Formats: sequence, C-alpha cells, structure tokens
Amino acid sequence: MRVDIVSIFPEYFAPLDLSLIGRARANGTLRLAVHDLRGWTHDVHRTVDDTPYGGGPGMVMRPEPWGEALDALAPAELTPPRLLVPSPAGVPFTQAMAHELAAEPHLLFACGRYEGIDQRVLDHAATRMPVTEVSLGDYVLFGGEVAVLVILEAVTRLLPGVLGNAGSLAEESHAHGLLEAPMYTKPATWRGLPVPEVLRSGDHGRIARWRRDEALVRTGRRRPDMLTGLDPQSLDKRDVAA
Ligand SMILES: Nc1cc(-c2ccc3cc[nH]c3c2)n[nH]1
Repeated sequence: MRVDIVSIFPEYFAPLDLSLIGRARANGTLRLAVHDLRGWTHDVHRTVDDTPYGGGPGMVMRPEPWGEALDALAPAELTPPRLLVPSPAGVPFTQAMAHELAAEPHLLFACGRYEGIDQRVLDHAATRMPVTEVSLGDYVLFGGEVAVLVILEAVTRLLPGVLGNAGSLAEESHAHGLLEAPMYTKPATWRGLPVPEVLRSGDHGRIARWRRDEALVRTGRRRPDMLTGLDPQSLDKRDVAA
C-alpha cells in the first residue's frame, strides 16, 4: 500500500517511523511519504491560509496550494488514490471502514488546520478521485494530523504481515460486532484477585462460551448501540436463552 500525507506540520508524523508501522515501511509493506503543504506555495511567506468569505472567526486554508499538491500526488495519468480528509463534519471512522481502506492500493490524506480547507479543493478533487471526509468522533481537534495517525494505525495493522499474530485480529473488539471479553495472564492470583476459573479449565468450548457471554454483557453495558445491529442468529441457542 502507498500512503501520501499532506500537512503543514509534517513533524507530527515522526511516530510513523516507530514500531510496527516503522517495520512495515522498512519491509516495503507500506510505502509512506509525508509532504509539507508549504512546498506548494510560491510567496515569500509561504502563505496557506486566508480570511473566510462571509466573515466568521479564524482562517481558511487557501485552495491554490492544495490544488497543486493534489495534482502532484494524484497525477491524471495514474490510477487515482482515495482522498481522505479528516473533519468534524465527516462520516464516522469505523473498523469496517478500516478494513475497506486496507484494501486500497493508494491512500492520500489531506490534513486541514485553522477552520478547515476551502470546500472547492474537495469538490474539484471529487471530479477525479474518491473523496471521503472522515470523523474520528464528536469532538474537535486542532487539525487533521492526529486523526490521520489514528486512521493509519487502524488500517496498517490489518495489512498482511504487519501484526505478528494475525489471530489477534479475530477476537478483538469490533471484530464480531461486540467488545472483546476481559483478558488475563499470570499470576493466577494477584493481590487476592483470581483469574476466572473457566480460563484455567482447559475446556476450550466452555472458554469460548464464557468469552462470548462476557463480550455480550460488556457490550450491553457499555455500547448497547452495537447490539441493535447484531444478528440474533449469530448467537448460539444458550446465549439467547440466558
Ligand atoms: N473527528 C474530528 C476531526 C477533527 C478535525 C479535523 C480536521 C481539522 C482542521 C481544523 N480542525 C480540524 C478538526 N476534529 N475532530
């Protein structure tokens, strides 16, 4: 997968040299480049923002630098990338979207700052590539950079070979539409607190059912909204009876 990121704060992405993403870059699984938007400005002050039409607080990011950046990183003669623009007004980023993006050959991230990017940048880009404004949640950040770090982590961990133990993808939260069950490791008793006996029983069927029950209870308590979409057929008969 190829990933290009455009930002006025490229140094925000130094963490992408670390850990599993850093290893994915080193072994070629992930080809990632970070670009400074100011590289597409031509004035002595390298201006990227201006006052908003219609008035209002703050500044808006000018369309010209963004237009040149997207032209350079998504040239007409190549297969267009998918353009992702973090925004409080975007569609919610979900694990399902992470899987969708993990299948894309080329992702292009536009990191806004100030009050956002001139809308015409997204409208013009949409004439030649898929554009998705994406939100991490109902809260407001200073800009898109942190959102891109989150999205990139969620997506790249799904790429083949990035996670040492791919099995962990199968049981994690949101993998089956539920939150994951509690996890335990040694010692068997810690500060007087025992590990649930079932997990030490060696009965894998009982353990699987216990984990499923715990996931259902935890999801019902913390995220009842996730249960509305759950297919009752996916529960085993004992779950429904309980
Ligand atoms: N979910 C979420 C996204 C954002 C966001 C994304 C880009 C910009 C640009 C300026 N402020 C921004 C905020 N806040 N919260």
